[in-house]
Amino acid sequence: MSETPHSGLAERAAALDAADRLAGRRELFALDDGVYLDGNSLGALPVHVPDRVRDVLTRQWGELRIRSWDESGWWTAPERIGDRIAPLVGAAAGQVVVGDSTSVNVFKAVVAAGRLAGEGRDEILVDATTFPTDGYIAASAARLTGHRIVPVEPADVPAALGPRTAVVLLNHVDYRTGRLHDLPGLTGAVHAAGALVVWDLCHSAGALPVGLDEHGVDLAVGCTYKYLNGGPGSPAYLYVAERHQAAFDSPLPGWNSHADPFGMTPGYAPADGSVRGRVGTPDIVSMLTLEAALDVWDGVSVDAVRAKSLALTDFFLECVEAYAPAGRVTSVTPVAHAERGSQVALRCDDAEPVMRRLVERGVVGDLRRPDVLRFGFTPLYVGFADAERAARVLAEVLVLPREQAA
Ligand SMILES: Cc1ncc(COP(=O)(O)O)c(C=O)c1O
Ligand SMILES: Nc1ccccc1C(=O)C[C@H](N)C(=O)O
Repeated sequence: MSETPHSGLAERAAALDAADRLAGRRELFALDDGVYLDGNSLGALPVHVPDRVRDVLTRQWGELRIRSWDESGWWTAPERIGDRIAPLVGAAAGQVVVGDSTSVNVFKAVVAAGRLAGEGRDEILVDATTFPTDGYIAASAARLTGHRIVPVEPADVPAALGPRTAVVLLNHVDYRTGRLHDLPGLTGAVHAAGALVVWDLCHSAGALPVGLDEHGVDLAVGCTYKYLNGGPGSPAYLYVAERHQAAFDSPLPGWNSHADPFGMTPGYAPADGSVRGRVGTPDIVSMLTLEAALDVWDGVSVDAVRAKSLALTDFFLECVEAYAPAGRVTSVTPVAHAERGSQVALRCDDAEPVMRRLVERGVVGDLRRPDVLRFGFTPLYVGFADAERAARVLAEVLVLPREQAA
């Protein structure tokens, strides 16, 4: 590693870390001495989780066996853990249920929103920059329901709305650029047109305030393995605003969503509340892993997380500007705080070999082909010295002779 450039940035990083009231959270996570900037893809493991999962396996399953559905709270885990996530996304209790993947929840939400919108509205507007799964699922849902898909850039949604719009499916934060979309404004515009909005919160929950109730969002989905640290493939969640729950008509009305699942009657009668969003038997081991992981949020304010996230991404951009050779990378992440999520995306011609070399040097971000270097900032365990070091190592890599992509 080369010497620290004499810019004073390393000293500033140390001072910022010393003043950071979230800094103590880092020791709750299993991390090494590298810099982990990929928590926007897979959050780090909280160190207390393995013992809790061992208890789920050895005592709850191994000893209590079937009794655990009641005695260990297995059966009610989806709605109980939903209520743990709810405050992180600005929802009152009883509106969030955990289960299935984000993709499956997109399906439930889009079809149910189309049914709530009623007859005569036959268009589903889909974020043209969406994470692909949302677009694929919405297209298939539309084939089943007879809606027409209209791809639209989030900023162009107000102009594209009309009397035919049934549903608008949007990403809160763009997975590639880190752009934060205007959830209050777009939700208001969709409602003014008489339609419903479904927000995908994968890249915002646990990184910034979402305010689902405050802004009158209809439905939302999100994963739990990024900023919520639930572990690989941990179950996703579905938010259905209380005012829609009585009419929420799930396209996947499995027995777990029945008002009396153990009545095992041939006729379907939906349960009330968030339980209506359940489908089949929950994946208990993953779900209880997530439940344990959520303990790291106890006593944390999402506003404090947001303030640190913005300070970190500002500081990283400043370090990149100071250290990186001019013109080698260009940020595609908005400068304005109101338009920025919790990641920095840098466009770079030879992004693939650059990211490979960064990872070899202990700075883990990821690559979104063909030319985006993505760095996720998870305020619970990433600090300012990490940001400075990542930018410094990036600059070192960028001055090496270019290597062809593999
Ligand atoms: C915005 C967004 N939606 C959906 C997904 C994925 O959905 P699933 O949990 O079904 O894999 C991701 C990332 O994996 C994502 O970033
Ligand atoms: N679920 C995954 C499984 C394997 C590898 C990556 C993911 C991601 O989550 C990617 C992420 N959604 C992204 O924004 O790129």
